Order: sequence, then C-alpha cells, then structure tokens
Amino acid sequence: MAKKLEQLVALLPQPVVRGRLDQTIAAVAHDSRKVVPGTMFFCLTGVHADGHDFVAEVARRGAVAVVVEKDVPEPPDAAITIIKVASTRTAMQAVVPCFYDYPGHKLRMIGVTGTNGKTTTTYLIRSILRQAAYKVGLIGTIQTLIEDRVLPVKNTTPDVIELQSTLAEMVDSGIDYAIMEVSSHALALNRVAGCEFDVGVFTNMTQDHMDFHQTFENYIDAKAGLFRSLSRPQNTKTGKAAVINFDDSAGVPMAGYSSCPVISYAVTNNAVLTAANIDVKSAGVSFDIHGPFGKRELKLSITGMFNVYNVLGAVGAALAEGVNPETIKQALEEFTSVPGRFELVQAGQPFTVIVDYAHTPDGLENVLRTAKQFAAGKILVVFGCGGDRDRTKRPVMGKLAVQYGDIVIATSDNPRSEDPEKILADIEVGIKEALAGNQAGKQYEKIADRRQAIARAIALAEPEDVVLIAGKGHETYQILADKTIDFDDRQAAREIIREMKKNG
Ligand SMILES: CC(=O)N[C@H]1[C@@H](OP(=O)(O)OP(=O)(O)OC[C@H]2O[C@@H](n3ccc(=O)[nH]c3=O)[C@H](O)[C@@H]2O)O[C@H](CO)[C@@H](O)[C@@H]1O[C@H](C)C(=O)N[C@@H](C)C(=O)N[C@H](CCC(=O)O)C(=O)O
Ligand SMILES: Nc1ncnc2c1ncn2[C@@H]1O[C@H](COP(=O)(O)OP(=O)(O)OP(=O)(O)O)[C@@H](O)[C@H]1O
Ligand SMILES: N[C@H](CCC[C@H](N)C(=O)O)C(=O)O
Ligand SMILES: [Mg+2]
Repeated sequence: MAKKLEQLVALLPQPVVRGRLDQTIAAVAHDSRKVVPGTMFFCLTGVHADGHDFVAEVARRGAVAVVVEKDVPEPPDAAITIIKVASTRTAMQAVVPCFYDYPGHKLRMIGVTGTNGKTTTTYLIRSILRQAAYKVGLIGTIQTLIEDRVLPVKNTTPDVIELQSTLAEMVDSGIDYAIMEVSSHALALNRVAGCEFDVGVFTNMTQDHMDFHQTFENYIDAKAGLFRSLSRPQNTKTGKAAVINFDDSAGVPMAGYSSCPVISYAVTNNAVLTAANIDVKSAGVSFDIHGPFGKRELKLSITGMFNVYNVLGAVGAALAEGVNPETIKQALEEFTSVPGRFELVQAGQPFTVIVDYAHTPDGLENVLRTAKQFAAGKILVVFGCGGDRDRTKRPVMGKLAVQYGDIVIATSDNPRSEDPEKILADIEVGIKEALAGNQAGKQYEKIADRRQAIARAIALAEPEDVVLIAGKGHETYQILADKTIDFDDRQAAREIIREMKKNG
C-alpha cells in the first residue's frame, strides 16, 4: 500500500510544497488520533473541529506530510512536508483512492440511494448474490460485512478513507461485489470518490435531511450524483445499469441523469418489473413479480407494501448482474429479516410488538399503514425525532402518528444536543393539528424517557393490539447531550413485558 509522496502530490492541482517529496507514505488520515508514523495527514475544517489545529500533534505522532488549505505554523524539529492546496477535502478525495490502489475499480459495485429502503434493499441484494455463489461485501447503516465478518460503522456511508480502506480489504478478501448504501450526505460531500458504480438503485425520495441540504432540489441533486456517475466518460467497467422506482415522482428525472440502460420498477405505473396480486399479512407478503423473465410467484417472510418496492429494486439489481430468476426467487423466499426493520418482539405477550427504524414521515406512514392492514385491535405508537436533525419533519410525523395510531406516546429518539422537551413540543404541534381534525377517540401522551414511554404503551396494550416502537430499529444506544447510553428498543420491550408478567 505504501506510496511515494511525489506520486500522490502529482494528483493535486497546483500544490504549493514546502519540504521533501521523496518520503514514503505508509498511511493516510484526517483524524489526528489515528496518525501513525509515515502518515500523510489531511487538515479538514469541520463543524466541531479544525484539522489545521492538530498539525503539531500529528508531527509528534510521526506524520511525514500534512495537506493544508490555510497557513499553519511549521512544527518545530520535524521534517514534515507541508502541502498547501485550495481544498483539502478535494485533495483527500483524489489521493486516498490512489493510495489504496483504486479498489473501487476492481470490485463490482452496487450503490443504493433514496430516502428510505436503502438498508433493506442492500441486504436483499446481498442475499441474492450470495445465493448465486458470489462473495459479497456490504457497507451501510447497521454494519459493514465482508462475507460474514462484521466491522462496526459510524456513518451510513463512511468517509473516503474508511470507505477506500474497507474496499481494499474486500479486494484482499477476494470479494466479488461491494453493495453499499449511498447517502445523500455522502454524495454531497463526495465520500464516494474513487468508487466506480456498476449498478445504481433509486428507492424513493421523500422529506428528510432539510437541515443539511436546505432545499428539496439540493436533496434530489445530491441523489442524482449516483446516476450521473454511472455515465462518467473515464469509467473503465462495462455492463452498467440504473434501477429506478418509477412510482416515485423523482424516478423518471433520476433515470434521465445517466445514459446507461434503465431497469424500471413500479407497482402502479408501467415499468420493466412490476408486482401484482399483492397480499400483505403480518407473517409476510406474497405477490407475483412480472419482468422480462415472465412471472414468478413470491411468498416472503418480510412484509409491508414498502418491502414489495425494496424487493423489486433488489431484483432489478440482480437481473442487471445476470442472476437467473430461479436463484433470485429462492434467495428472496429464504430471506428472513433485517435487524430493526419491522422486527417482532416476542416475549409471550398477547399483543404484537414491532420495533422499526422508521424515522422519516414516509417511513412512519408506510410502517403504520402496514400495521393497520393486519391489526385486529388498536395501534399504539411510540416514537420520537432525532435532535440536531431536520426539524421540519417533527410535526409531520406527529400528525401521521395520530392519523394512523389510536394511542400515541411521543418520546425521545436520539436528542443529541437538543432539549428533549423542545423536540416533543415540535412533534406536539402536528399531533394537535391532527386532533383538531376528525380524530375522535384518539389519545396522546408525551413521555421524554424512552424506556418509560415503551413501558406505558405496553401497559396500555390489550390483546390483539399492535405496539409500534419506531425510530431506532437496530440501534443499541441513545445519544444524549452529554453522553451516549446503552439502549435497545427490542431489549427494553422484552424486559418490560417480562417484568409485567412477573408482577401479574
Ligand atoms: C455533517 C457530517 O457529515 N459530518 C461528518 C464530518 O464531521 P465534521 O466535518 O463535523 O468533523 P469535525 O468533528 O468537525 O472534525 C473536523 C476534522 O478534525 C479532525 N479532528 C477532530 C478531532 C480531533 O481530535 N482530531 C482531529 O483530527 C476530524 O477527523 C476532521 O477531519 O466528518 C466526520 C468524519 O468523517 C463524520 O463522522 C461526520 O458525520 C457525522 C457523525 C454525522 O452525523 N453525519 C450524518 C449527518 C451523516 O452523514 N448521515 C448520513 C446518513 C443519512 C441518511 O441517509 O439517513 C451518513 O451517511 O451517515
Ligand atoms: N421502500 C420504502 N419506502 C418507504 N419506507 C420504507 C421503505 N423501506 C423501508 N421503509 C421504512 O423506513 C425504515 C428504514 O428502512 P431502511 O433502513 O431500509 O432505510 P434506509 O434508507 O437505509 O434508512 P437510513 O437513511 O436511515 O439509512 C424502515 O424501518 C421502514 O419503516
Ligand atoms: N441516518 C439517519 C438516522 C436517523 C436515526 C434516528 N434514530 C435519529 O437519530 O434521528 C440520520 O442520521 O439522520
Ligand atoms: Mg440505511
């Protein structure tokens, strides 16, 4: 992996170099805490910190070159090369894929983007490709997987250094396919520099992340980046495809961003892949999938209309890669679940408890609609909204919870630096708006403590009811202002049910 500094600097436009270029670069980093001897360090200006403040520290740790965009004092007694560029972020994106020998050009890469359904779709594609006997890697919200080996993650799409080093590890492990979730943040910040995608999947586009993108147009434009990248002139690989949801209003424009073949999917509109005879039950959904192969009947363990879409997207990606329809059907019918997505908590209670990662208006509406399709009793919803994230979705989610639920317990998600009561007040605006309409018999409570909120819902639940605990899905922590604590909705629900049973 080691490279000469000279070779890496040659990738930068108009660098101003102070120091030697014959150094050997053994590692790359933008976090001072990860610097080892021989590192080339990129000083990034972030929201919380500025990498330029760590030059002396990285020199002490043995960095041999730093890339800056501002003037920094030369560290004393250190033979460190200082390279000044216009943008350190762009410089890092040019250097890092080269440092790791362009692993994103060696693997076949499938990128999935959209507001909801990315994690689920990537897991479905993974199971199909594994059924077809490929060696598969996966990068996304829950974890990174290199075959069955689990690596922890911080972001849905990691920064360029973590991403390229993971892809390099996949190349070394003989992986055929890297399937990854490509978040809008990652596209806007070009964390995916150096990735040459072969297949891009677009799931859907609804409200989220307005804090980051400011406008819906910017949000769409970020997502479009994945499809523009499929037609980059310098691409080396062949057989590209864009797999696009044509029931989403952004689908057709999204298809227009790439010049490669499009595999469309839809349930209501015309498309290459469609679904019919859809039967949503709590135990799973069954439907007929129609495509160039004709028709196949599918009987799945995952459920909900939204999962019909995720399956169609996954099938599109698999067909693009030449997997045969029988293998696809077999993999899908053996697929059981994605952690924290419509996950049932079974602790012997006479009502249904579902933990789901719905944290957007569209996600919440979809999951509530699904629960309503089979609930014999009432629907109790426990949910909150993350702090330091899109505030405009809060009242919308409050309104939806009342429209679909019978009892709503608004609580904290990950409050982060925000006051939990203020977040609840934002949600309450939508709740009250809905209650002012025709929502007789509905009730709501605000309980900031998530465990207490779950306990309250479980205490109120009667046989045949459905308790939906939404927002945190697979998460095993809760991010508070001053600390992150262990917290798992599934475990909390199980413990509460057991305690209640013990106390009669
Ligand atoms: C807005 C955003 O994307 N922020 C990301 C960004 O943080 P930042 O720019 O604020 O970094 P910072 O903490 O200010 O630090 C600046 C620089 O100083 C360096 N530093 C810092 C401290 C130190 O002691 N030494 C040091 O060298 C840092 O390594 C960094 O290079 O760079 C960090 C390192 O790569 C990311 O982890 C961080 O993601 C944060 C955790 C985050 O929450 N991002 C979310 C919004 C996000 O990206 N979400 C999407 C998913 C969305 C979805 O689809 O649902 C995702 O892909 O995860
Ligand atoms: N295709 C879909 N359309 C709408 N909602 C969906 C869809 N698929 C899943 N959901 C809902 O959204 C939640 C999140 O699903 P998933 O984790 O697959 O999405 P994601 O795009 O990876 O989310 P994130 O952006 O947070 O990583 C699910 O728990 C479910 O409630
Ligand atoms: N990828 C999403 C996850 C949100 C999950 C939810 N539990 C929250 O913390 O808001 C985000 O970073 O906005
Ligand atoms: Mg995800």
